[in-house]
Amino acid sequence: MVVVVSESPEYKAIEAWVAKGIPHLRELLGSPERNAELRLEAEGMVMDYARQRLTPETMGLLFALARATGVEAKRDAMFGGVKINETEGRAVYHVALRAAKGEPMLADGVDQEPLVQSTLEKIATFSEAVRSGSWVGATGKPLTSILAIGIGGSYLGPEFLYEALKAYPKIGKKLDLRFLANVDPVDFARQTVGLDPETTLAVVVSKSFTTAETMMNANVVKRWLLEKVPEISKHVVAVSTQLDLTTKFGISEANVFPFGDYVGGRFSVHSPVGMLPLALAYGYDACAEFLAGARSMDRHFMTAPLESNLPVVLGLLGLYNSTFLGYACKALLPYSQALVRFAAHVQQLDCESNGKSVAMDGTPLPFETGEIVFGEPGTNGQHSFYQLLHQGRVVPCEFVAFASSNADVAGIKPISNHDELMCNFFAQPDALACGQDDPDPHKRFPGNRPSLSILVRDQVSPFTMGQLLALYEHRVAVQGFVWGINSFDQWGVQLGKVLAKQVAKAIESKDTSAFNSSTKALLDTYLKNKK
Ligand SMILES: O=P(O)(O)OC[C@H]1O[C@H](O)[C@H](O)[C@@H](O)[C@@H]1O
Repeated sequence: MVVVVSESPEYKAIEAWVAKGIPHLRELLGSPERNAELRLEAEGMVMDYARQRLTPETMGLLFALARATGVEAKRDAMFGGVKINETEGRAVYHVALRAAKGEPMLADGVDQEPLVQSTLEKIATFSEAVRSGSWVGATGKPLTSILAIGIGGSYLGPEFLYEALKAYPKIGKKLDLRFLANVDPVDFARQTVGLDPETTLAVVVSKSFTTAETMMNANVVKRWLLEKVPEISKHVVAVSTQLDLTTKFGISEANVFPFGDYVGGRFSVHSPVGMLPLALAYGYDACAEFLAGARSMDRHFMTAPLESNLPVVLGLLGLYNSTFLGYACKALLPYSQALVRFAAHVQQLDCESNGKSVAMDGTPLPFETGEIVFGEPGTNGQHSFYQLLHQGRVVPCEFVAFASSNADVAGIKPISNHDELMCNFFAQPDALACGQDDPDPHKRFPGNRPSLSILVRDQVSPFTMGQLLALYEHRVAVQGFVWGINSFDQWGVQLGKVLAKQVAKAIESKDTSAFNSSTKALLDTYLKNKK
């Protein structure tokens, strides 16, 4: 198998195809046969990629590249619990979190299913006790507010889910859930506004239980609680893989929700990291549905042929745009306010996974990997950065929408509010692709701007969210498999953390002499001015 994918004949064949020149999208879209071939229906969703700058022939070349780089074998190894995260010597086994009850999930020869299921049962029981009021705080009051403390993968996925399901009509009682992520003391001040320690449950979410921001915030919250309650055992629980550290913090094992260290932070939303806050806020049924949605997408990813495999096609399209067409960015544009934190979650998932520059064996890569991800729900984004998308830089766009709304409003116009939203979902991709000529160059739309559209037949629900997040997780993996990188480590976040510790020592000692003159001048200004 090739080490550096760009040396393979399959890669060179795609380069050669691109070099021949690609017709304008306006022209490509003129072929109904081509358009029909570039539409995929599976898992209750339609993915239309007719507005990508390619033809079915190009797709054939991309599938050949996927096969040559062993995508199927690598996927099977991931699902088999093999240690494919070679630089950290770990399995990549978040799929075990949503496997069916009773299905053996072996990693390192050990079945992970019992731990996954017993933790889910623990979440169900505990969340029900809190929600029903039978679990009371140290002063005898039921706990009505949840403060989830965590950052990165221990924050973005759970927050995405909480926001996504806020208007889901099938959820009865909703508890107040807040997220404290930033070490900025202003975040603590903002998140605790109106909270009463006597009725607050803090959930400390940290896989490693060493993350500086989370530990600092957990200690600040502990102190804040103890100002009003005599002891914290009923007010602080943890989600972590590090039982020794949670015990050291003062949380008994009974109040810890564990998971295996084969679950990477950015892939942990289906673990207790996401499930405990979700169950507390909305009830355990939402978790069960969410996991079933992910399981359904997992099965599709495992069994569908590459040509009709949603994560594979989505991954290959992103890779084509970035590696072969040279587009550095991608915009995620959900036409759904519920998905307000979708781009933020996928940004971490994607950028932390695939922002690498060496192959699995350390060989430097002669091409860029990863895509710069940003986005905003439509139609809000249209009034913000779409000017650039239409007439400025070319950014491949991914539009996501739902056939039904959680809360439609009818009767204001002949069409409903959801219809009005959807008009934009259908119009924008054609405006980008086809453009429009005009004698005034300022009013000219060049078009030829690629996008794809995902239309979910259903509405935003725990199930469809489970599918969607699993789709994007697998898409990231597929891209990494083809690029030949390790999508599952994140060494790039270490250096900044080490330097910050050196700065902390300088602030404590007020000695800034060890830094270069630029940093020293800034630090001295800080020390002189801070109040
Ligand atoms: O869950 P934790 O161990 O606290 O980690 C929280 C986050 O910290 C690190 O900076 C990693 O880059 C993230 O991938 C991780 O999700």
